[in-house]
Amino acid sequence: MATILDKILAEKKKQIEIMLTQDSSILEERVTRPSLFDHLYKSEQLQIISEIKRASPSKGLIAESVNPVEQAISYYEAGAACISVLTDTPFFKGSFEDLASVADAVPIPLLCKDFIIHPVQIDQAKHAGASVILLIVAALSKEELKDLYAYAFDAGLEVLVEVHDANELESALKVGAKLIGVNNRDLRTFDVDLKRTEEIAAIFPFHEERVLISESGIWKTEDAERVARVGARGVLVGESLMRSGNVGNALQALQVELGGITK
Ligand SMILES: O=P(O)(O)OC[C@@H](O)[C@@H](O)c1c[nH]c2ccccc12
Repeated sequence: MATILDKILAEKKKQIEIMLTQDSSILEERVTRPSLFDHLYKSEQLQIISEIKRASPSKGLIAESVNPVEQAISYYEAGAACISVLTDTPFFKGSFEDLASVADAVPIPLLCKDFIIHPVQIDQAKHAGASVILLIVAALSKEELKDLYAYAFDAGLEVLVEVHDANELESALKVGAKLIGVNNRDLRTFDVDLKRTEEIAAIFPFHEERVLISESGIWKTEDAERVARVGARGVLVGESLMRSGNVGNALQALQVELGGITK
């Protein structure tokens, strides 16, 4: 049976056909953003990548009519290390317009959160002002991962490589990924378990210059402490911040001290 990831990727292929007919070659001069890797690598507190997420296949509508610029400014003012903007429309109700408007509003690292399977999407992410892109190992062949990683690197972008298990971690390490995210949510079953971060942390090469980020299902201080304890330097948080009445308090509750063996 087709999983949600299969469905998303099938839809992506159709959109790429359209993207390829559009001209994104004229790049506007964008501000240079600080490096997400450097920021995470040198910080002593758990850093938050705060996501703008209107909806998702697992949760349905979360905050459909959110003003992405206002939300991004609240995240920035509350001390977020990076803003993640979902740009997938059919399943997450985001857009490249959301990304571009956030890019104009905040000076911190900006992650284009999408299912990237073709270089034209990387061009578009850069064009809209992103400084970081996501590559999901489960969505790509080894060859595609290598090529897209190199393409983004050459375009001057940072790459967050998302993994679910030991094999995928190996693929991420092989392409030279320095920012590695463990998705606590299984994209096939939607099952969320922070144990995934612990499992990957147990085999993560912390002594090399790499950063571990725990993604999804982070709601409270104890969650942040749990992943920080095993060596995560950052968390990627969407729904709990989108639903929070007070972004400042919600972010502060997650900014815990780092506890793990991180170097
Ligand atoms: O809303 P949450 O549970 O805090 O999750 C945020 C983020 O990790 C999640 O949106 C995500 C992680 N990897 C992805 C890949 C594609 C789409 C979405 C995602």
